[in-house]
Amino acid sequence: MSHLLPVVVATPAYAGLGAALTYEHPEVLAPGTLVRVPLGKREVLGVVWDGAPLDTGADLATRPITEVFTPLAPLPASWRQLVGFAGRYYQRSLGEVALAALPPQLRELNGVQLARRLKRQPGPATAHTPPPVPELSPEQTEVMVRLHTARQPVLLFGSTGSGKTEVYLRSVQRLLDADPQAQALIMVPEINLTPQLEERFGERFGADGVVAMHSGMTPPQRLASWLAAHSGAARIVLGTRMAVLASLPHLRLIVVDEEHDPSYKSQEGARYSARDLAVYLAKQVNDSHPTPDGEASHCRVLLGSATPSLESWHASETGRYLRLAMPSRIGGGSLPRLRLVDMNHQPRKTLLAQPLLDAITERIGRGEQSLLLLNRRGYAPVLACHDCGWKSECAHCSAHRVFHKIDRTLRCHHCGFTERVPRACPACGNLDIAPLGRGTEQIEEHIIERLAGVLRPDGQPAQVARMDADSTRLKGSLEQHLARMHSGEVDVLVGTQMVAKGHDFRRITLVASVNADAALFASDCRAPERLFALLMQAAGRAGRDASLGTGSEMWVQTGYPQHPLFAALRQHDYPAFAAQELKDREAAAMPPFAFQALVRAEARSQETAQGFLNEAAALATELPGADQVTVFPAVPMTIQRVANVERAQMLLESPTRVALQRFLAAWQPVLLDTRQGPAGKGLIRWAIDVDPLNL
Ligand SMILES: Nc1ncnc2c1ncn2[C@@H]1O[C@H](COP(=O)(O)OP(=O)(O)OP(=O)(O)O)[C@@H](O)[C@H]1O
Ligand SMILES: [Zn+2]
Repeated sequence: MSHLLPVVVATPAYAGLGAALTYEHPEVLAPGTLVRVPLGKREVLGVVWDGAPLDTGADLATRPITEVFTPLAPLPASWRQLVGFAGRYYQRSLGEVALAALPPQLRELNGVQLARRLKRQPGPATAHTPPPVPELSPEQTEVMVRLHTARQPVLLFGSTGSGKTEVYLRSVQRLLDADPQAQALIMVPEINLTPQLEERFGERFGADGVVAMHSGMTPPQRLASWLAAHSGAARIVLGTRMAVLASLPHLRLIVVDEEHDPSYKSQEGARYSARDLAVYLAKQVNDSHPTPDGEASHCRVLLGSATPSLESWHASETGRYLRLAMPSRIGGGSLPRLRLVDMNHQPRKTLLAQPLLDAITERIGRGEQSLLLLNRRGYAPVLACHDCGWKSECAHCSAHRVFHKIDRTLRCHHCGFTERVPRACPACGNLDIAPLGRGTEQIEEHIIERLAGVLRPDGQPAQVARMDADSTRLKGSLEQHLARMHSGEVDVLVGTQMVAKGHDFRRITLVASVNADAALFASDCRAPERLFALLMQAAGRAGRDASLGTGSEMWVQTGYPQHPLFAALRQHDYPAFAAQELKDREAAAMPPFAFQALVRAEARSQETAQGFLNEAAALATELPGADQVTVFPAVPMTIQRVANVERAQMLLESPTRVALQRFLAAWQPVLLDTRQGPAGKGLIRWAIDVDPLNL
């Protein structure tokens, strides 16, 4: 007797196949069981799914499941629900999302190889003596009490340095004590924050039960972490956004640290928001284990930030989330004082104003550190000829190539196209070609020059370091930079936003934003929110040691010192800033008061890309939900051409999420048809982005 079973396999993004394929097997297998099945001429990894198998029709013989991964427990129901939801909500195929959520190496192993891997899993935990834990501050104590009884998602609105991480640690502690199986998932926005977090959690709970999950790990490491989480051996999973898709059968706590960070939104494949999925996942876990009295088995979700996203802030205003605030810094340190430098009153082409240089010099003399922030790597964003107006455009993108002085190259940050810097202007032969604008390399060079002769308290010359995607590319170099910073070897650190987030640098007392004016007037409605968050975060790196904190300062060089954003920044007043932004958003019917999706198309010509979108839109006017969805005409993307591919996008907006979802689901087959028809000729690819962050 053989049974028909639905099995999900990797399918192309918009394959239009039914959710699952049908296979047969002598026994019934539980949903979530991992199997290998034949597909065409290949054999692939699949997951037995819920529900009845599709009727394959009499003429299509079903094929048997080749192998069942018996040593592995089935993937939990909450995982299957999460993956199913992510596929539907973000308009991707179930097979794509489900298989992408599994560690890549799992796809290559057969049952025997997998069994061998499982044997390699670490044995029982070694004894761990936890270090003495600090006594909680009154605000932390209050938060712990209220967390305990919260039933809805919690927004932990805690100033930089208020001890949010300690709250995460205590919440995990409480959970592990209360429930011998429970697992916690802690997410951070960037890979470079995971080492610090691993260290703090490892120190507190012992390294045995803690695993990391992020894209910087090797395939065997990823598989090992995944297996540890799936088997329940790992009690704590730390990771970036991908970790939300891990299989955690006993998940009872999810922390999303720096929840406002755009890195939680995936920009490829299924463009999911790990923060939003975290909230959904906790709800699934709770719905599938209804426990009237069950304190222990309730799954909590904790979103932490000093500058929450406007979406989460709004949810905490309406009561959907519970907001818990920790306004004070640990140790009573104060937040840095804002010093605005009006660049209109500085000599032309000033890189760093004299008063700022003086303040940095003073700090070096006292053995304190400074941080200079500029969100642009390289030496200068453009190289230009003053005679003929030539600029270092990329031959393949509608963007300039960035001048990197260190290796004398012009590099396109979009397609990677790199060439040696020409000796003379390629257009007119003029020898006088010069950099326009500034990047981190230039600031580093400039500050080294200006600090010549400045000495540290130990009599040594001042040390400058630079930390950005270029200087941390080599394996281990990031850790090296961080270690030099923590040990006090470095006096001035120049960096991009990667240095502004999350790090607990103890001796920084000055942070300066060199030039962020572009963000004040960007067309993207989220630009002010991001700038405010970045500056608050950056300011949060200063004065973290209360004994040094009183003199800590946040400097901002700007041509627009009157801008209201700075008034709120001066007061460290996120609520006032958020209130104003939300008012503007409401007036303009923007998220979170409206719901958006983008459809992007890429082709060799802009005409083709836009033509495809406009054609598909023309066919959509009668679709369900269409009366509540505004479809805007296709437009070129801000960076219109990348690697010789033209890019266009179309914005959809609706006052309700439901209508937008209904419309998108109905529109997907139309887009697929259009792709096959004449309007799809020459189209390279298209994709839907639900709740897009970059318009
Ligand atoms: N109750 C406490 N007693 C003593 N020290 C504490 C306490 N809570 C936290 N700390 C210390 O205070 C510092 C700041 O805490 P933490 O890093 O958790 O802040 P945070 O809110 O996560 O900051 P940020 O948002 O800037 O990353 C850390 O060095 C931490 O060890
Ligand atoms: Zn390019």
